[in-house]
Amino acid sequence: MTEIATVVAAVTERIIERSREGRTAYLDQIARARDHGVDRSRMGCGNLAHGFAASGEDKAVIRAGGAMNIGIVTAYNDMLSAHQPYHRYPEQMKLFAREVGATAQVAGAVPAMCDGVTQGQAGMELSLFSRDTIAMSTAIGLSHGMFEGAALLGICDKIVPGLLMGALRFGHLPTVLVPAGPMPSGLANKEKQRVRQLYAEGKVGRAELLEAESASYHGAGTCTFYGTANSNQMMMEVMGLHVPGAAFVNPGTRLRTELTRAATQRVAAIGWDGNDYRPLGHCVDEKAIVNAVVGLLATGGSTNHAIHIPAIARAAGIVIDWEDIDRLSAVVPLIARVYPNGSGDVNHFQAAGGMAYVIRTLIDHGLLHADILTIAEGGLEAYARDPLLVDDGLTWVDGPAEPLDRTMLRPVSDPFLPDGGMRLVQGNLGRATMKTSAVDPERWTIEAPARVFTDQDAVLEAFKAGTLTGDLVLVMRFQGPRANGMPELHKLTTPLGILQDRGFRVALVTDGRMSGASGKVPAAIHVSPEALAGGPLARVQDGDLIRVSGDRGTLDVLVDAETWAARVDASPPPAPIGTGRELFAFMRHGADEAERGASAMLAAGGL
Ligand SMILES: O=C(O)[C@H](O)[C@@H](O)[C@H](O)[C@H](O)COP(=O)(O)O
Ligand code: SF4
Repeated sequence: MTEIATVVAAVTERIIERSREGRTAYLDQIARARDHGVDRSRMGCGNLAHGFAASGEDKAVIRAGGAMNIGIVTAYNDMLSAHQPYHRYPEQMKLFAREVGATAQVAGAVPAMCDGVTQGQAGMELSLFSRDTIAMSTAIGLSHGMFEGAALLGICDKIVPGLLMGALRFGHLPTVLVPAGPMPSGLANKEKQRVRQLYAEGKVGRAELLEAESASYHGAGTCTFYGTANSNQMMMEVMGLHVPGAAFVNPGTRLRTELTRAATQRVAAIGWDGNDYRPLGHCVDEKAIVNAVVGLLATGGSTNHAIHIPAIARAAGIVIDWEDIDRLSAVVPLIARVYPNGSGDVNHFQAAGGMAYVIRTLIDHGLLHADILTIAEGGLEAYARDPLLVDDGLTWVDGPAEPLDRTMLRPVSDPFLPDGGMRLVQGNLGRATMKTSAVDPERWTIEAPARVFTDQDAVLEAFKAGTLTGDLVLVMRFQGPRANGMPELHKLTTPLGILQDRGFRVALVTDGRMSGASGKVPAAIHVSPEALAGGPLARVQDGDLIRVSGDRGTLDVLVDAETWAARVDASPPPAPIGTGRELFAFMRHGADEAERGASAMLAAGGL
């Protein structure tokens, strides 16, 4: 076993050991749910009649029992370009289910927030907690007990984590994630960012900016940068929860339709009444969770998963922490450069070899657990293959043995960077996540005076007024889950990027989050404990010298001990109200730390 594979095995073992009690309890619970839980065979006639009353041509089959009824949980809405294609999926999937003697019904819908629409707006303060709302909504749908399998329609940031967290509480059900794919490439992301910087400097007007944005986000499908949504798609491949190669095929194509058919019919083939039962709770085990982290590190995925993966893991009785991620990051090389970590987008990534190539090279070097229980036959090896249209449907062929574009993809033996670049940085300011893969190594360590803010708009105003300039560490505090719901602070990327381009040494330190699409500026994010929970960020003052170091893994304020001891916490801003934020106060009050998933739902549920 190679040295790097030894580390992956050791981290996996450490997680298995730490999770033993919780995982055993979880597996017992889903076994009980299978044997004694609510499902069609144990429901009363009245319950059943209500369940199939409006099922039309499927009524006789559902009423008779004996064939799988698939519960579809859909996150369709027109706000997310990525989810708009789901509009017709349930009708298609009912047809596909009938083709194999099964049935499908929409068990329920879940809310889905577009972080792009809410970025920089008040709605972003609901974003993180929309994940748990989605988990609870998924449970509401599946709680009808009418189903022997589930199909989850969701792609974007909080939606896949939320769907999985909810469905894992019904882990006795075989379950598939059904994606819809990325929109075709429009205006290049780097050009979009260039126009944004010109606008921020007053060099172009709103008309030009809107034109650029509209040319970038121009149609149905997932946005083409490698943010949290596309990191989700990568994770579902390395966890084996899609049909192989479903992640990055564009919507509205015949191949996409055939992949949806294959997903629907695969669920029907892995139920408990057959001889190949593959329940979700067995698929999502410690090895699958480690695969998700390895895939994230190897492809330079979204920092939001430093919060979501621990939350998903907890829903399956598994405990993973930032130390695990840091240890894996030290040995998992960066083998993909997709915007913001490079120039190309996910369509270019797919054309360069995509997930089939990534999984091939990672398995070959012992960095992925190939022996996980996947929804497809053949374990993870099946996911090093690409779907191909043939006359009577689909087949799968081996992915490329070498990258087809070495500016986008590299083998593990010749990576872009020797490590995955998502580091734990810690010191007298707390513990934080720092993504170095998108940052010039020259800027992995920044030491500069603090400029302290609690509001994004105030930062943008100071930048516009020319008073935010020079070498600086921007401290954005009271942005944690308990303060205001831990919004993404992606709007800060533009002014900080401009200061950096002007040659200043800048960094961001915050108890908030960044977008998966944030890059280039060094940032220590998710600082825990957060300022509102007594974290040291509350005591930082303008002018304090702060050192953030991805090289050394440190996060410190350089103030003498006596001065620091005399400091008192700054007063927090008032509790957020308006745009529905007051409805989420109970989630803010109960949220636990980012490292454990920042979830009031999991904390209150004793998970
Ligand atoms: O984590 C993410 O990937 C982001 O939340 C992403 O989903 C969000 O939509 C970005 O804000 C889009 O980027 P722009 O805001 O730059 O368009
Ligand atoms: S990737 Fe982000 S911006 Fe694009 S549709 Fe999904 S949530 Fe919205």
